[in-house]
Amino acid sequence: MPASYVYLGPEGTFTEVALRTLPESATRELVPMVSVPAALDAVRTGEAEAAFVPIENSVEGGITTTLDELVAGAPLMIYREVLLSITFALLVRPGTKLSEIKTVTAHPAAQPQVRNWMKANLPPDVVWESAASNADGARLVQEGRYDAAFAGEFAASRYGLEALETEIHDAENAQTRFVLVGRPARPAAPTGADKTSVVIWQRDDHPGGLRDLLGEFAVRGVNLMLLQSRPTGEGIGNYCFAIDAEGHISDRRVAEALMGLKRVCLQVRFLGSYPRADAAVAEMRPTLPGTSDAEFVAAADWVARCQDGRF
Ligand SMILES: O=C(O)C(=O)Cc1ccccc1
Repeated sequence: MPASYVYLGPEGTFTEVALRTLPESATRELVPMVSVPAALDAVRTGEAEAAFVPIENSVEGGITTTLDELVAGAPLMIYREVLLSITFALLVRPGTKLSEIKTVTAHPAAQPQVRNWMKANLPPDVVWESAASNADGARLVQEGRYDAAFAGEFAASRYGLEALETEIHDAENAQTRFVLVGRPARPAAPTGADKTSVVIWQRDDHPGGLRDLLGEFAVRGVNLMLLQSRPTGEGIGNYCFAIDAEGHISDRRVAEALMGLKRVCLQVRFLGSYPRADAAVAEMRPTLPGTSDAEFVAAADWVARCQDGRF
C-alpha cells in the first residue's frame, strides 16, 4: 500500500484541490478525514505519513483549530505550504430557487468571505449553521439537512447538487493557505525563498515583553510574515504567539533569532522551515546591513580569535 496523505474531507473540499497541486500527492493514497484534529492525530499515531490542512486565510486570519492543534500535543512539523484563491458557489438540490433558501451551511471560515453576499442576496431570516468543511456542507444539503451550502463549484457534481450562483467572494483575491504536516524530521534543504514557523511562550509578563521577543527577529533583519496570538487556556491574559518568519533555520540570522528566543522564552516550539508558496515573487535577501550568513560567520570567527588572543 502506498504511504497516505490524509486531508480535511470529505471529497470535494478546497483542501483536496490544494493538496492535488503538490506533485508528491500523485504518488500517495489521499484519504479524507472528518476534521483537522482527526487528520493530525492520524499523523501522530503513524497511521498516515502526513496531513494536509487549512491554516490561514487572507480575510479572517488564522484557522484556529489548526493552530491550536499544532501548538499543543505531540510535536508536528510543517513541510510544505500551498496558497489557493477561493471563490464560493452556492450549491442547492436541483430545482431549489434562491427565494426558497431558509438554511445555509459551510465551514466557519467561509462565513466572513460570503457575509455581505448573503445579506444582499438571501432572505434576511436565513439561518446559518457551521459544517465540518465546505464539502461536508454540500453533503448535508444532498441529505436534505440544509437548503444550500457555500462550497467550491467543483463539489456540485460529487454531491448531486447544482450551483445556483458562482464566483461568490466578498473580498477580491481571497486566498487560503494550506500546510502539509508530518512528524518531526530534518527540514527540507533551503531553497532561497523559505519560511520558518515557531510558537513561543513568554517567560513572564512585563511592559514591552512582546516587543522584546519580536526584537530578536528585528535586530537580525528577519522579516515576520504572521503573528497570531492564541490563548493558552490558563486564564484570561495568558497567550502564546504563533510566528512565521522569512528564511530557513539554516540561515544564520534565522538560527540566531531562534537562539535568542530560546534563551529568553519559557518555551519555543519549532514548527518547521519550508519553501514559500509565493517563491516566484520572494527573494530572500538580508533586510539589514550586517545580517548576511557571511557576516554572522565572520563575526563568530572574530570572537573565537579574540578568545584565543589571535586578533
Ligand atoms: O477545504 C475546505 O473546503 C474547507 O472547508 C476549509 C476552508 C474553509 C474556507 C475557505 C477555504 C477552505
